[in-house]
Amino acid sequence: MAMASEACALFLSHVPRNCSVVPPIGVSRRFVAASCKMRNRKLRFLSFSVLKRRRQGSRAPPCQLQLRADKDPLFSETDNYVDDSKTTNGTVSAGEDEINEALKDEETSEANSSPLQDLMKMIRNAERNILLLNEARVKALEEVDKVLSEKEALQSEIKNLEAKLAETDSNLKIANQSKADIKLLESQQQQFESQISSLGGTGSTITSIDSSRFSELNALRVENSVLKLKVEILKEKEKRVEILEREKSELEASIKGLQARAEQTEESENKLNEKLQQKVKTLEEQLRDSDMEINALMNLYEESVKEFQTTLDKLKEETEKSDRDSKEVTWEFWSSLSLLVDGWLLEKKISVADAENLRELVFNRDLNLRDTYLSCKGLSESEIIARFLKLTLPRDSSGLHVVHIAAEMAPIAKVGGLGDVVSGLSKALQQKGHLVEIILPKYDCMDHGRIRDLKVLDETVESYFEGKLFRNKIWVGTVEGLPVYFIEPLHPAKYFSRGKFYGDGDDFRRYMYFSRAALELLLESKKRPDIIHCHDWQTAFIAPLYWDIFSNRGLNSARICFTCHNFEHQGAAPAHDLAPSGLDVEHLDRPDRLQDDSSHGRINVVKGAIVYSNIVTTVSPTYAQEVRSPQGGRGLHNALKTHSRKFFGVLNGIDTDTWNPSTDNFIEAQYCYDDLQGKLINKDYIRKHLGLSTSDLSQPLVGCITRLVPQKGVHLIRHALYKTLELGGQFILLGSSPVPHIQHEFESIAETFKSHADIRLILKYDDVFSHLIYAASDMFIIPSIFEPCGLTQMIAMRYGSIPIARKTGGLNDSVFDLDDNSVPLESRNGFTFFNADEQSLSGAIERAFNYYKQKPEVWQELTRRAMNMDFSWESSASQYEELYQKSVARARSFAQS
Ligand SMILES: Nc1ncnc2c1ncn2[C@@H]1O[C@H](COP(=O)(O)OP(=O)(O)O)[C@@H](O)[C@H]1O
Repeated sequence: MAMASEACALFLSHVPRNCSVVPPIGVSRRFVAASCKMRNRKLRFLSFSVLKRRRQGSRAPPCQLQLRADKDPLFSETDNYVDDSKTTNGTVSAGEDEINEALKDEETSEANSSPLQDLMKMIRNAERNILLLNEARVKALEEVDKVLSEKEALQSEIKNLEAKLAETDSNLKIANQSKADIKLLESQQQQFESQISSLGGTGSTITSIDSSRFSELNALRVENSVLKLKVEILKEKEKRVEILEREKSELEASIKGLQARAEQTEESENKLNEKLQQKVKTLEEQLRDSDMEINALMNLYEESVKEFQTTLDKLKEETEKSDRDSKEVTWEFWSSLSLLVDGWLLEKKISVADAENLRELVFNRDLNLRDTYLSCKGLSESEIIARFLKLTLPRDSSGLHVVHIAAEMAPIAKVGGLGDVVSGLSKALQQKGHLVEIILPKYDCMDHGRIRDLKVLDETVESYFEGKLFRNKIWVGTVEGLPVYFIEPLHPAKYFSRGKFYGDGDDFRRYMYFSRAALELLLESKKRPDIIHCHDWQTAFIAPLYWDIFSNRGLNSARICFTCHNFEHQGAAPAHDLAPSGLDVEHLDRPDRLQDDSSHGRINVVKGAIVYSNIVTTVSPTYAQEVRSPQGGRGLHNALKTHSRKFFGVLNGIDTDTWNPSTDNFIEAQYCYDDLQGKLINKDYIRKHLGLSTSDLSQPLVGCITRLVPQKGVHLIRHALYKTLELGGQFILLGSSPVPHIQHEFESIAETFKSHADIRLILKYDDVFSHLIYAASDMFIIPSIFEPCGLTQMIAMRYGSIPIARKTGGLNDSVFDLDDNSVPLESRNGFTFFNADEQSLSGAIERAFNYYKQKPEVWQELTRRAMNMDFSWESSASQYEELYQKSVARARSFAQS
């Protein structure tokens, strides 16, 4: 209990007033709240719901202190508040009661949180040690200061004395000189005196001394008295010399004493210094030790924080997954039931009528059916069927039954945008309440790991080809919650077991076979779809096959929708190549049917789909206009003009679940438009990962992900690479080419730059890596010569990578230039250029670089705007829904009349 209280005090001492907090690990919110009251502190807790909401957009560890400004609107909305108005009048004992109550909670949780409390205790001890060590260090330094100032005083005293000594020495010298003078004068005096006395001894004859001798004598006397005076003075001086000598010896003695003292002081100072150094050393060692201890503790703490974070992340992920699963389970569940019913029918375990009734229940997601199924656990198949059949009642449904027949589906069999569209549109339609199914070839090279509950049905389905019947294995499974049928032809050519999706010389035959087998499956399983939606030339055979053969055999409930994703590929072949499908070549090889408009004697299956379908779409409004010209339509412009009333351009969307930077598990750090920190982490990560220079995080990174085919403007892509280098940016290309000379050209560029600090070319298809490039790049190059829709610009924008795109096709419908004043500002999301030449591309790249480098705030705004653009399937799926419904309604009213 005491430990928790200390931990809380320590925690509170670190938290500024008026801040919002998450309590430290092992300390309950209630306890912190009570402690706040005790300390008259005003604290706010960051509620877990808010924490969770914030965590969705950031990677800040939720167990660290979360300090937020009070003005944060999220706080006022949901946070718990410790109201200090209640505590100001409250007594301490009232606060203690609350603490005791909180401590009871604490005690109960102590067993769970003791390692954390130990950790807190260890950190506290370490902090106390540091404090003590610092105090000792300060004291020691003060002592050293004192001794040093004493030493300075002594040294100045010694200096004074030495000056005095020098003065005395010079005085002594003068005195000694005076002494010598005295002695000389004394000897002169004696000399004079003896002269005088010798003169005085002859008195009787004095009178005889002439006046000149007297005056000489007088002069001598005067001189004598002067000398006496001088002697006196000198004697006086001698006395002074003696005094001085005494003084000198005294001074010398005191100097010696001082010197001895100084030596002593120096010695003791040295000793003290040594001691101090020793002490400092010990202190430093102790400090180092405690630093190490603290570091170890911090590491431990960080590790436990990380562990906690991981657990939390896992929990979050699991919660999200279970949320997703529960959503998916719904789809998964109904898809599985649908497959179960179809399996029973194909295995002839139920009648066609029963299958239709059951399908109706599945279609309407009948709760009775669900509950019956859930209660059937452990029952035999025949018992389950019996229970199901009890539920069969005819029902009405407003939803549509849509079957997509395609060559690709993301993520299991994707080569380009077609795969994305099939799954994205199907998911969106499913979510709108329609029954959506997909039929795909069973490729040996598809990503089987992403198919749930894949199983083969007991029965095979036969299909006609080249005058014979071939059996087909039918596999069923769910992909992203969608029911999918996979056709595996038991044909000796092993059509879909080639280790690749496309590129064998017999692609025309393979997909013709598949189109017919798909319709055989629908016929055999007695399905009655409202819409059969086929895509691109690979399944364009469906339209003539349906109306010329299958509608006469009973598969006649559907309207055919054909979407051309790219008019460059039209499935043109010599007319007789169509014969194996069972279609009447002669009947179809006519200008108003399948005959190719550019070369007679050849048929064109895309033209056939335009003629035979009820709805024809392409993937963007601009492309729908472009293909009405001879060049854009690659010779199909007339057919499109003839059938223009059923021809529409619907802009594709992207699967916003798959392409979502805030949930994407393939990227290094997740992020969202209002917190772009993660984007920088991804940038740094990819540069390290690819061995590019990481010295300047603000160096712009340009990405490009594409099939390297002429349509994509390969020469402009190459130019963009060199231009980026010239402008001081970095460039990453992910792409591969089915065209050998283009592949070779890019291989040699890749080789040239293989160790370059700013350029990297990855010449392969890599879905996972593509996510990282979208997330890491600042700009994205799409210089297509033509682009039916293009998905990469939409994905790039969703990840905050600004597109630099040529104004063509779908790019023209989705990228709007930042400098284009004719477009509302809120729609401007990139940089565009019109002419497909290097100069125009350079201009766009230069403008992008200028904004990036010189107007970072405009760039930030642009990034956020691009990330907020709605490229979801929602509106596109609604357009398809409307087209389907209108077509179905027309057919019904026609049938009734
Ligand atoms: N080398 C590659 N590795 C991974 N994904 C790629 C590669 N090349 C293209 N893609 C993906 O294929 C799709 C391309 O779609 P789109 O822009 O419509 O072009 P297209 O369908 O003409 O190839 C995008 O999802 C893009 O990320």
